[in-house]
Amino acid sequence: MIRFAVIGTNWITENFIKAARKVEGFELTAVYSRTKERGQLFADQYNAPFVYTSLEEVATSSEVDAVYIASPNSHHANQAILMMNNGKHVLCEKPLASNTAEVERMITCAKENDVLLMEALKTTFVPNFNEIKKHIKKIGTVRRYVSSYCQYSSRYDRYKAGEQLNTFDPQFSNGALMDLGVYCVYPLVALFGEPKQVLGQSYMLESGVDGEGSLLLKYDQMEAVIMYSKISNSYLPSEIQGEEGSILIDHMNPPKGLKIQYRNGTSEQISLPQDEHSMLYEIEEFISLVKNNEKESNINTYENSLITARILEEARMKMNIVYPADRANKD
Ligand SMILES: NC(=O)C1=CN([C@@H]2O[C@H](COP(=O)(O)OP(=O)(O)OC[C@H]3O[C@@H](n4cnc5c(N)ncnc54)[C@H](OP(=O)(O)O)[C@@H]3O)[C@@H](O)[C@H]2O)C=CC1
Ligand SMILES: O=C1CO[C@H](CO)[C@@H](O)[C@@H]1O
Repeated sequence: MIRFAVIGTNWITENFIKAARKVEGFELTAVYSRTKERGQLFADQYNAPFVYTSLEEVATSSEVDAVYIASPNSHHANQAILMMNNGKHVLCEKPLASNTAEVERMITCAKENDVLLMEALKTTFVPNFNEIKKHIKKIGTVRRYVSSYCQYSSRYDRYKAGEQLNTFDPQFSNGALMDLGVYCVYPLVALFGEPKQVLGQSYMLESGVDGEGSLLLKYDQMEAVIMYSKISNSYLPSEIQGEEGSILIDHMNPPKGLKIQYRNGTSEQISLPQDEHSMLYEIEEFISLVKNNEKESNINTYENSLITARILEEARMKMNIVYPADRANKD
């Protein structure tokens, strides 16, 4: 069994545990929370025997092999590095960190400590992403990747009513690009690698994060158009346009319905049924890597995480979205 601790007690950690319980080899042994009461409540709910309120305790615990990190983005790097320096494998939520320098430090740390580090960006692990890769040659030379993830945040009304919420706070390296745009960027990188140029613009909220934005990325023979928002919904599918046809993708998180629309007028459904607990696939990958003593995923590779971090950072710098974590790197 791989004995997990979880950091963060929000709904995404609950989803993680529900999905992980379907994966052979998963065991929840510890919950970390900043407060004992919250940690205990969470641990009781999910039958975790240990509750820690100190990160050092998690890192040095002999009861823990691996840590799932679902804390605010600005905490990912320091928490992951502390865990890895103490020999723990780390599955870390997206985006892997606040910026490229932090991602580089995390990768170096994983290599130095001979542990596994993997970004929990689930789109690239689900069966339907494999179907995209399998069928993409059918659409001929790809000319455009159009990807959209626009979802009116369940917390936006509270923000507008004056509440200070982590999800709209730059102190935590948050905002629409980091939160949702990354679901469009990472698959682009997994499919097409690093772009030659990144342009972007966004609408900034008063709190100092982007509420929505768009990126335009240039490749040698194609371009990518990416739209993301936490302040409006979009009902448009995403699409990969080729000279012979297009792959239509219903959602980026995760893709469920896929169709090829050919230029000659015919079409083909290519989607597969997927488990409703869509985090299951990334957890299967992580546990299988740990069991096989492998230190890097060949799906969410270090290179993919690094390129994604470079794109997010370059776009942010062009849009003047600067986090405290960026300034800290320059001190
Ligand atoms: N894969 C997916 O589908 C999703 C991924 N995410 C990712 O998960 C991560 C967490 O997101 P989200 O839950 O919205 O984040 P929150 O800001 O709600 O924080 C998550 C947890 O971190 C702890 N926390 C909250 N504030 C602080 C703070 N100031 N300092 C330290 N710890 C804090 C809390 O746990 P406690 O009080 O117990 O310490 C909380 O439950 C992000 O990286 C996000 O991108 C989020 C949603 C979905
Ligand atoms: O990763 C994510 C996907 O879904 C959430 C909302 O539904 C986001 O807020 C989150 O950060």
